[in-house]
Amino acid sequence: MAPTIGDRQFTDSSIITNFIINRGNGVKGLSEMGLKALPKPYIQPLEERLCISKIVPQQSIPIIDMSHWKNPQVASAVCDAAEKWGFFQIVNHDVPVEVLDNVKDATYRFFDLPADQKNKYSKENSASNNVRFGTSFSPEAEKSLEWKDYLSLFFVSEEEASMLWPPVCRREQVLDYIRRTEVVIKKLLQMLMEGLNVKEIDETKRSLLMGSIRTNLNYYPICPDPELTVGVGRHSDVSTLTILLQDEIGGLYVRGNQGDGDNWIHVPPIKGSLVINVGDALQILSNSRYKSVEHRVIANGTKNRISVPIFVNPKPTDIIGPLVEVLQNGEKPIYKQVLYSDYVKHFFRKAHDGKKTVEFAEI
Ligand SMILES: COc1cc(/C=C/C(=O)SCCNC(=O)CCNC(=O)[C@H](O)C(C)(C)COP(=O)(O)OP(=O)(O)OC[C@H]2O[C@@H](n3cnc4c(N)ncnc43)[C@H](O)[C@@H]2OP(=O)(O)O)ccc1O
Ligand SMILES: O=C(O)CCC(=O)C(=O)O
Ligand SMILES: [Fe+2]
Repeated sequence: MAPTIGDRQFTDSSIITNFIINRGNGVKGLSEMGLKALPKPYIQPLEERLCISKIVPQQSIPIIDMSHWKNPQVASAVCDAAEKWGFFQIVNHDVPVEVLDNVKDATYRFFDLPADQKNKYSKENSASNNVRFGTSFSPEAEKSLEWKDYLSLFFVSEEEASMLWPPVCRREQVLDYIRRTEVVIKKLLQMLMEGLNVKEIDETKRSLLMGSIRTNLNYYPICPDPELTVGVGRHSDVSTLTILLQDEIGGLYVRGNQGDGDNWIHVPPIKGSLVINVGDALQILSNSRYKSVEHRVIANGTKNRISVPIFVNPKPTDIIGPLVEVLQNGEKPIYKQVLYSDYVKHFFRKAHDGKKTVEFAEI
């Protein structure tokens, strides 16, 4: 029998929408009802589920030791990974484990709030567009929902964060994570720009590369039938770089670069590491030298999972296109000049659809 809320059965999607989206219970609220079956709106079409035969267990994305980051071999490993994989993990990056643990605690604290408290930050109720609690990715546009809740925090200033971000997620600890990570971001961007023959990151380039920061706190609750759904569907990020902190549960998969490319590689959790990936904005700026690669998250049947990506982006008002340094040897531009906020709006307006977003910027 289908699970119920009150005397209503959980079969019809308007009840789901009301309970999960409008009343702020999220998919966490659904999970905590102890459902025995996955509600229909979460059942993904077969082609969007991750079939075990497509997982390549013997492969791994590069793991780069940042302790001697000034060593040219580190820069070469970073540029190589950005070209070939679009994804890598870094260890010995100088962001203390306590800072990482604190932001994980802050994430749990927020998602442990009662629904009505979290719902104060929903799209309809939030005091600002810069703070948003939501579920799935783009529920209005999706045919099947994704098994994830999130809190999205667009960083404008420390003052605004102190005023608007939920106090319970310990603003100072989230801000500390951003501050400490920024140092690593700058090092990585410097290496990646040198690899493109960009000698100096001036103010214009700084804005294009790291003009805005968005942090998401992601919560993937226990799922009654993980094989039928997804935590996050196939997508590439629209950032320049994403820095992702994941917990010890696992479940993130990256599209591999072998054969026809229909193979997926698990990103194993490594205590203290950060996962780095190239986003669409850097793919566009580098005229496809660096690749934003599709990734997805599977749901888990026995454990709750959290992750905390920091999306490092151009400023919304920046125009992005291939950098002049990349084209100076006569290379043909693959992308036109686009307003970054138009690009992001295009991404959010539709369901996850793999690498299709970048077509918006293609010539
Ligand atoms: C949620 O699950 C996700 C998320 C992701 C994210 C991956 C990334 O790479 S995020 C990095 C995106 N870049 C930036 O945020 C920096 C630049 N920012 C901007 O350009 C603007 O701030 C803006 C994001 C375009 C919003 O501008 P604004 O003028 O406020 O526009 P709106 O009309 O309010 O919003 C447009 C459209 O987007 C939806 N939206 C806005 N913010 C979010 C958000 N944080 N999460 C989800 N959706 C958002 C908003 O609802 C509007 O849609 P409508 O349908 O209502 O028109 C990767 C994977 C995931 O699973
Ligand atoms: O949770 C994860 O491991 C990845 C999440 C993700 O891809 C995203 O938020 O863009
Ligand atoms: Fe992502």
